[in-house]
Amino acid sequence: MSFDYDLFVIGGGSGGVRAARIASSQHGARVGIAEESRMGGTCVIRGCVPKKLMIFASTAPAAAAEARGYGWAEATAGRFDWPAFRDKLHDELSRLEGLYEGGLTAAGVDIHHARATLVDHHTVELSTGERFTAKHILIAVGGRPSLPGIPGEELGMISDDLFTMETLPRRVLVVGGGFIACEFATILNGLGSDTTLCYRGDRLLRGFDEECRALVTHQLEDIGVTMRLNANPARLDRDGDAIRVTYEDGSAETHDAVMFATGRHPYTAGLGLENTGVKLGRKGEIVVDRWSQTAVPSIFAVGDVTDRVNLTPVAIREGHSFADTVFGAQPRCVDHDLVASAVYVRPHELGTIGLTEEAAAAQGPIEVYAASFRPMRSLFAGSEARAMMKLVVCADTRRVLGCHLFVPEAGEMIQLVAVAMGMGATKEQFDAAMAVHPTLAEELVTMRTPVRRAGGAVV
Ligand SMILES: Cc1cc2nc3c(=O)[nH]c(=O)nc-3n(C[C@H](O)[C@H](O)[C@H](O)COP(=O)(O)OP(=O)(O)OC[C@H]3O[C@@H](n4cnc5c(N)ncnc54)[C@H](O)[C@@H]3O)c2cc1C
Ligand SMILES: NC(=O)c1ccc[n+]([C@@H]2O[C@H](COP(=O)([O-])OP(=O)(O)OC[C@H]3O[C@@H](n4cnc5c(N)ncnc54)[C@H](O)[C@@H]3O)[C@@H](O)[C@H]2O)c1
Repeated sequence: MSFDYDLFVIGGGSGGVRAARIASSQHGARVGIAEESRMGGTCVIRGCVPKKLMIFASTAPAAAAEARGYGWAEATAGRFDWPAFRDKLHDELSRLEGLYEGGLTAAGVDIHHARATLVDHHTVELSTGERFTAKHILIAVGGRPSLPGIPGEELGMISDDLFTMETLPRRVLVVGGGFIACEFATILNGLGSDTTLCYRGDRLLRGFDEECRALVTHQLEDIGVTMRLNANPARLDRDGDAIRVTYEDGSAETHDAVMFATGRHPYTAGLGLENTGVKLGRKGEIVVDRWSQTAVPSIFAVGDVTDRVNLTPVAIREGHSFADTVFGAQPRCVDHDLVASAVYVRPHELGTIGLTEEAAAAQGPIEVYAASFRPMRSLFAGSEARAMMKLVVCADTRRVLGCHLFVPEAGEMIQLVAVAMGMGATKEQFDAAMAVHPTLAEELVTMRTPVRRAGGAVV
């Protein structure tokens, strides 16, 4: 049977673009890609990139405060011009979008600006009415924000909306306690909005190392975010130009804007999957094997739509591995076990890789090496903010099982720890590295005595 394409990719985000480019340019496949919105997907247009630029923008007042602590008596961040920043941000996103489109075109990929749905195991239909057949189809449609399902929730914003606001809200409520809630509360606070974060649990960032969760929760409070823990909105109502938020406990408050950061779900609705034998999991995610292959041999899926590890570099690696495996005769599958990530909060970031102390202790005997201190730089400037570095070590094999950093630029630091841990480094190999002095990172190779032992027989 002959097909229009060797590969048709649905979704021009992190995973889809990489797979299309590699399959075409490196393995000679005839590739088409459909994108219903803007090329680059969540990361480039509505996620990592604009978020990180807004994090940078939001650090100016803290940088000015630090400068005052170093003798720059008049230092001030001045007035923040949101429309000017926002317009510049969107120029940059358009530039990146153009680079993504250009990269695909240069790789020989046919770009279709349309929504695609599945007709059968080898056929897609575009919103333009065109149909294409392909030997293989890759679903890389990503995820969408989930709303809590409360009355009046349509009055609230999602993370996409933050990048296009007309004006900055004077008072804003962020709902949720995950990556997005923490990062956007940091941003809004830094840009000058009176920010409240409400979370239904008692500590933010469920699933992270418990000590780090406590530190992030306190830190957000310390930078001036009003924290409402064990609180959940029950309804939103319009109150003039503002929004009245009524909580489940009956209390109420008024904000100019409410942002929901209550998780994301795989974007599988309306994709025509019922026309195929592709299986979905409990959250609507596409079920794939370790080769990213669905229950239908000709259909593969990568990225957030598979709800494995929902991060850009993971989606990219999955897309690349798929292309190498199916079109390059170089079978590769992605190891999801040791993935580093960072939460971009202020003044310290959280960088993490491997097992939390709690998870490691549940598996066997461990030693915990940790240092908690006030970093020289911020301490001198008059800040009381504490940093923390933790290595979780297997007592038997001596391998470092987890590393959790709550320090400035932790995202940069955890990347390098990921190299060592990926090579199976032991605590003694960390110790053998000569320290770079004076740095924060030197703590990673100078923690000599465990602060506690846990797991196994000790517990
Ligand atoms: C606010 C925010 C901040 C984030 N920050 C980070 C971060 O700092 N670091 C990090 O690693 N990750 C971050 N992420 C997560 C990261 O963005 C995602 O993991 C990543 O983008 C997933 O890539 P993907 O290819 O699976 O999907 P996406 O990038 O979502 O791409 C899917 C694409 O498919 C298109 N599409 C969907 N359905 C169809 C269809 N039927 N036809 C045609 N096109 C379709 C969509 O328009 C979209 O462009 C963040 C996410 C958000 C929301
Ligand atoms: N720095 C980064 O790498 C980064 C940044 C942003 C997003 N991401 C990725 O995007 C994913 C999505 O982020 P997220 O923050 O939306 O999701 P999340 O799963 O991290 O957090 C969702 C939060 O919403 C809360 N919640 C869920 N349903 C609720 C309800 N009905 N009422 C009240 N609260 C509710 C949860 O308790 C949780 O705290 C992350 O898991 C991550 O993979 C990564």
